Amino acid sequence: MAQTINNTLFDSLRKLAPHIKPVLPRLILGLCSALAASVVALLIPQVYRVLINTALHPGGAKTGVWLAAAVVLFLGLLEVSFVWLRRQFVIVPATTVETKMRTGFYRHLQSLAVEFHDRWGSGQLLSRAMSDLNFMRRWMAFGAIMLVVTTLTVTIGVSLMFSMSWQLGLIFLAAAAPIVVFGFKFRRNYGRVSRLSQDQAGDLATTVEESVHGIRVLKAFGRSREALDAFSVQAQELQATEIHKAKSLAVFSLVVTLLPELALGSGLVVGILLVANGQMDVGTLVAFFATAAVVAGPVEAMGPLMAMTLAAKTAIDRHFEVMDAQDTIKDPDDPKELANVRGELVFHKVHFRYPDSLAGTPDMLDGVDLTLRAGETMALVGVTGCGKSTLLQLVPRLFDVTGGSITLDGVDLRELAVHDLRTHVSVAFEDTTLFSNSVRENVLLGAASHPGKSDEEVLTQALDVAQAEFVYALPNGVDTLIGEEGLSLSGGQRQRLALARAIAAGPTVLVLDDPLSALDVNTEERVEARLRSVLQSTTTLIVAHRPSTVAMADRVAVLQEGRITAVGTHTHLLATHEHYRYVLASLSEEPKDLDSDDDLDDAQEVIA
Ligand SMILES: Nc1ncnc2c1ncn2[C@@H]1O[C@H](COP(=O)(O)OP(=O)(O)OP(=O)(O)O)[C@@H](O)[C@H]1O
Repeated sequence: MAQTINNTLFDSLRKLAPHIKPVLPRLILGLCSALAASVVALLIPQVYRVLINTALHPGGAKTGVWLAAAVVLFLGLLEVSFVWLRRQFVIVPATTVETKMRTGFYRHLQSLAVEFHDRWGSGQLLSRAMSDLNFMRRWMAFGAIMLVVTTLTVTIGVSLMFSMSWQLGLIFLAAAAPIVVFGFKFRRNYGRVSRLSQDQAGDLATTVEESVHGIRVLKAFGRSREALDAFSVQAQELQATEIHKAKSLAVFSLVVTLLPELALGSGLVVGILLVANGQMDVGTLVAFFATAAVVAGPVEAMGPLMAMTLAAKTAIDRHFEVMDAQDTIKDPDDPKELANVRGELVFHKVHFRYPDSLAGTPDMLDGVDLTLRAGETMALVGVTGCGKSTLLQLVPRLFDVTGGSITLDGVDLRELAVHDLRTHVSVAFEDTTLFSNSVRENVLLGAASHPGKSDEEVLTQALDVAQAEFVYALPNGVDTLIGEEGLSLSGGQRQRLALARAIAAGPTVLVLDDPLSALDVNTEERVEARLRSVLQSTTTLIVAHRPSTVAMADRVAVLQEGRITAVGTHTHLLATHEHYRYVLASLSEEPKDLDSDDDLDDAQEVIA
């Protein structure tokens, strides 16, 4: 998700300021320590000057030499102490800011709507959460402080050099003018390349993440070679950008190193002439060049420090691009509360279109009217791609309607606090996601406290309804680690755990997106039998791809071209609705023994 950022370094720092403010005193102490170390380093040449002009002069006192050595030793120790102090002052604040910003970033990601996550590559978010903030911390603890110290050291050093000899000082300063001009050019170019490289690194991370996630598909289709080729191209593009970046830094470093050296070379000639003409003493000449040597270090460090600052600016910009993204699913200013929620769910002329829908195309949902009575189980059927999952996602407000409204017990979903709504509504999707946690933690993920029931009872009941007793046979039972870093489960096992998770949440409204698609016929029947008892008190909207799922429902709604074109019992719709017959006949399931349910017998007839 490369973006062009035209703001200045100052704009970026202003955004960072509130995060730095609490730790500013310690950072300033760190800065003062670093500055003190530099000032001490600049004092050492002055000791040489005095030493050469007094003790080393013919007839000078020998004790002066020892005294000078002791002072130099003392100043050296002082410098080292200040460097150590700088580190002590900045380590904790810099890591504190990093941790707080990273936590804030994660919190913000959690709150952002699904629409945002649909648009952003996971690698881009990962690199912003990890490497960008890591880089920013290093810059804060070292780069920023050293840039200020370096600038001040050079300023103080050059002033001292001028005070010793304005002629030599001028020569040294003459070298600075091209550096400033070159520095501006470098800043523009390096800032752009640095942004490109950080974005490319994010894209590369997305590719790694996707191919690791989809490793089975790549292997099964024998596409590992192609995936590697595509990855290599991306990696080479990043390499080219990195080389470009390093070359431009190398040229800048060459200029900032070479020009002062040239100035010093010419200065030496002029200095010797000045001494020969008696316009300068030897001690001052030595002190001048010793000061120049101290100043040369910071001057040479300017290039890398500037590069680090520009890369940090990019990292800050990238961080705030995400942090500035507005959450489109918001709590109302004055949320309503549902005291005794019954679970009547009504869709009033609901319209919905995805943000990236092409202009001129009709809405995905084009005026859906549907009423689910409290405690009713409604199956939703329609041809593939007609928008069933889309409709379901509107209930827990993963997306908001773009027209019309959905009400729960007469209250618009947007008038409820999002958290409250999601405690009333629970979901299980066909594509199940389990986390790298124990079975217990996965199932109890959304479980609020159930009056009169312990977590253990809720867990046992949910696993029982979802027919997920297989977990008791896992190595550590319900405490077995599953998910990406744990035990691999079959598709059907994963679906049953996802279903158990939805049931354990004890919702008033249960939204199930074809939650049994991966189950074998016998298991599905058992799950359905248990579900029927649970669903009695829960309003359920269930996408059905199999006649047996339809059989669980009290009524069936047909979604056709963005609208609900019929609602009724399975038998009634079979008799009256041509599109329903067409959809049901195209459902994938083989007929099976559907117990004593008449509706299911009807379904069998249709399939047969
Ligand atoms: N996040 C999204 N952004 C943009 N378009 C989407 C998004 N999700 C789904 N769509 C599009 O919306 C349409 C309806 O998708 P949806 O998943 O709701 O259909 P469905 O009826 O549930 O299909 P199926 O029965 O195959 O599961 C599809 O054309 C799909 O490409």
